[in-house]
Amino acid sequence: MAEAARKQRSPAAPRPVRCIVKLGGAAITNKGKLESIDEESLRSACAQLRQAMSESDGTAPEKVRGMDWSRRPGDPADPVVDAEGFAGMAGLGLDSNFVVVHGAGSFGHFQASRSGVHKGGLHSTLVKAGFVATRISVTSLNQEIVRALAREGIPSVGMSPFACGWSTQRRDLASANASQIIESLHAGFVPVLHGDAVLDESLDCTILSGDVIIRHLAQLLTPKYVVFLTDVHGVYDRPPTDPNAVLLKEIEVDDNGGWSIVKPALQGNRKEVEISVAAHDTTGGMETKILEAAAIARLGVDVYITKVDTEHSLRALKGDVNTSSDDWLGTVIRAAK
Ligand SMILES: Nc1ncnc2c1ncn2[C@@H]1O[C@H](COP(=O)(O)OP(=O)(O)OP(=O)(O)O)[C@@H](O)[C@H]1O
Ligand SMILES: C=C(C)CCOP(=O)(O)O
Repeated sequence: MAEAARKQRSPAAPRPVRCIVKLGGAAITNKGKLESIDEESLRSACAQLRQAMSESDGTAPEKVRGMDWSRRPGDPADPVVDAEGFAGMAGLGLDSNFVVVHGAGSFGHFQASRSGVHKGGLHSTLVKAGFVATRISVTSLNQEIVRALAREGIPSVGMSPFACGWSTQRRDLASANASQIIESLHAGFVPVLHGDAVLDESLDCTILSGDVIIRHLAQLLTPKYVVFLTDVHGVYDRPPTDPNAVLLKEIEVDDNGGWSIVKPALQGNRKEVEISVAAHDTTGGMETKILEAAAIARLGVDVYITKVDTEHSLRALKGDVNTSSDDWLGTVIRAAK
């Protein structure tokens, strides 16, 4: 009985989580090509995550011991399992107290928008089929991301919000027991969650964005910092496809959730940000990200939004961002002092 009750609630986190990171769908997939992973960006993000977690001082080269021991289609031989290498290690040499959440990019959004899963209505067979198709797509991406992290020697475990029983009320999380995430962290694993199709108390079903998951986990786990990796350097005053777009380097959020641009000072003290969202995007794109990032910053947790596979993404993952220096390219969103 006591055990059952313990499992129902979300237990307190055993040690502070260092970082919650979003691997944006725009960053790790090829946006214009259905179900296509940007292998180079994904490999770089995983290698940088390993570097950020590493406990070594960087003077000696580290031997990465891969944890993906499955045979891939086309592999000529059985996978190499470095059992002796692992047995001889005192520990992994990683401060793996990170949570990874990824978006969908060219996985999932297409299936969801074609069938209208984000708008609900499971009585429709099209929506029901779309729900299934969306989950097949995002869970297959999740497995590829878990594999890529495991190849870097990161002890990653995939966790799907739907399968964990998470549900929403008009797209915002209504029920989200995090006990499995917390216990996995406690056991030394890196949970890897993803935006998902879920049941919704008002709409029947909807799409839960990775950005919303990050806000919920930040409220629960109070990490030292949160990083969003995407395909642009950060938040701009207008869509970055506009050649006159200006990168907003620092945004401050007040106690009421209002926000102001601290750096750079825009002409005429402009405050508004113009955003464009791709037609097939079912979760609000950069607009959702800014809203969720502002909610996280209100908790006193700094948020860094930056471009994947750059020196800036590595610094963000290490938490090495100083708003007073100009050599870091990205957007910092933080609580007003
Ligand atoms: N004002 C803006 N500033 C920055 N990016 C913007 C702005 N307006 C539109 N965008 C677009 O937002 C996109 C990034 O948001 P998006 O939600 O697609 O990122 P993601 O989290 O990486 O992907 P996903 O939602 O699939 O996980 C960029 O490709 C950019 O072109
Ligand atoms: C199933 C889908 C489409 C998940 C969307 O998650 P996001 O890309 O983080 O907004």
